[in-house]
Amino acid sequence: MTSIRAGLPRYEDAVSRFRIEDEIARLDGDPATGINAYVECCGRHTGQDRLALRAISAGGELRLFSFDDLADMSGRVANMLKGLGVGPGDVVAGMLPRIPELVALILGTWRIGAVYQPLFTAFGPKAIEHRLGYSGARLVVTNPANRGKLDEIEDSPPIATILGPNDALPQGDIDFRAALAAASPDCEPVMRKGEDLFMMMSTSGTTGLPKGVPVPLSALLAFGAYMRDAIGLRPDDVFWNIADPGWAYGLYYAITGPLLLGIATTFNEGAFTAGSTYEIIERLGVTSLAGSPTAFRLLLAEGPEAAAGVKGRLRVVSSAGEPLNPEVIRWFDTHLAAPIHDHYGQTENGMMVNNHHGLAHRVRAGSSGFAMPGYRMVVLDEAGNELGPNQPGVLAVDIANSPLRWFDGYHQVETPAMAGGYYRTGDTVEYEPDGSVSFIGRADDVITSSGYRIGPFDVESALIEHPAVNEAAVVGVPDPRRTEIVKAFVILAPAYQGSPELAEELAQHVRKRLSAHAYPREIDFVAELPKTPSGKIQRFLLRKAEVEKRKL
Ligand SMILES: CC(=O)SCCNC(=O)CCNC(=O)[C@H](O)C(C)(C)COP(=O)(O)OP(=O)(O)OC[C@H]1O[C@@H](n2cnc3c(N)ncnc32)[C@H](O)[C@@H]1OP(=O)(O)O
Repeated sequence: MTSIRAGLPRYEDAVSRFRIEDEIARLDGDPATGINAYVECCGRHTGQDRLALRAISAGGELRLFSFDDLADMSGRVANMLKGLGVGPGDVVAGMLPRIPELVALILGTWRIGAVYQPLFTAFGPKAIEHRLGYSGARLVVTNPANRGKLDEIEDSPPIATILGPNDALPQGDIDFRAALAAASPDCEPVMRKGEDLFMMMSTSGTTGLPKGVPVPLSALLAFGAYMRDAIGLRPDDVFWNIADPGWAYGLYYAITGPLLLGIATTFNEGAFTAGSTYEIIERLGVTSLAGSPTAFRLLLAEGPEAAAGVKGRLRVVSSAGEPLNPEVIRWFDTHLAAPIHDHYGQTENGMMVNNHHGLAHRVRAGSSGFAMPGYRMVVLDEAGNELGPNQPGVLAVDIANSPLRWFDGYHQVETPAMAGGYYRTGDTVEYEPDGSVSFIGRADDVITSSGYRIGPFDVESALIEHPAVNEAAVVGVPDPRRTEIVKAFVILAPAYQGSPELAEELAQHVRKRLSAHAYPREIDFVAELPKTPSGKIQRFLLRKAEVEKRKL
């Protein structure tokens, strides 16, 4: 039967360049000669005067950091952590913007064999409390802009704060900069095994709160493969992935991936705007850009004149998080002279199906690409049978035949998606006879907005915390800019009347409590919600009605 890699070079040819089996043997070997993520992403690239990070501050100042600089900074972080009693396997959380200290924190955490947990800076106390709760983090590192949110959570771990020149140290906090200045830069890395964790991510589901996604060190192989084969990263590239490292695509492929290959990455601390993006591409001479379709649609919305200055500069552009519209592909070709390729992945397992820049194959508009070498991807029907071309079903990883697969189930939560020898992604696709995948949609109620994955249950629970809300149902509705936006249907408590002011108040409540990116941009006040006889809200009916309404 045709498989989802028919269009790629033979698996053996594609992977021989980095000898997967040898690498896996190394990762599973003796802990004494095992693996350390700091060594892979920094230690082995030192002493060569190699650039590791171009960091543009919120004020526009560019600072350059070599791998030696990061080795020094991360050694100090590692010694600070050791001094606090943090050891191998312990979790250290970071809630920081895109600043150099973030990379030092991550590398320093890995250096002592500890596990890094990202907390997106837009999160409110509810989202933070849940994540710190299940990870059992031993320390959280943050800055004054985010520090206040930690006062609103119960049982916060100790806090280290990175102070600006005019900031006072909150009582009880560790002064991060002072601690680093006092610490030694020398720290012997703690070697681990491939199965040991080095990141604790989180992902949103339909029915419950976000779940922890443990990431073992063996995932480094898959991250490296994505950078080489899909992004097609070359030593002469100037690489910029604009995704925030508070999420998987940013942490895996804006920090870990390029550094793993010994190639510099780029941080822009400032908020995303089309103007600043063009300015940075020109200023740094960016040749390889990665981001989400929402960001690319915002570039397009600025018009061709804004793009003219950087036309022909970008060698390759990589897109992830949402399906890429053919219109964006055509526009990038015409106005930026840049090939933009759609890549598909998840927090669980990272990127898996790509239109690879680094492997020669045909790219069909509207396709998510081919299975990455190291993965056998299949399409399953509801009974778990593998389907052939042009038959819609759930995209899944064939576990036994995917040596780069690393996701083994959620943290302390049952993982039905792993049953029967497959990991089911929850995304509905079909594949063409040439083996390329066409994305159809989510098989469940998870919302994809601006490349973020948002769990409806999470938003509903934040809404019902408000005294005006008796019941809430949350769905994703189509949106030309953000793919989907969050829409809430709310049954009010008897004493309340629906009004635009109340809708705004509820939106702001979710923004502040849960996250600035996950709030409902539309709210309808309703008298009842569609339910099954057992009382379960039928979100699909609400979504279907919204889709129909928007077609009119
Ligand atoms: C395997 C994978 O992981 S795949 C991909 C993972 N997903 C991603 O990487 C996400 C990609 N998306 C993005 O990077 C952004 O959405 C962009 C750059 C495309 C567009 O950014 P923006 O439109 O500026 O805002 P964004 O969508 O991030 O945020 C939504 C809201 O949250 C706010 N927000 C975002 N970050 C923060 C923050 N750190 N603090 C406070 N508010 C914030 C924004 O101001 C915005 O508010 P608004 O609705 O009033 O405008």
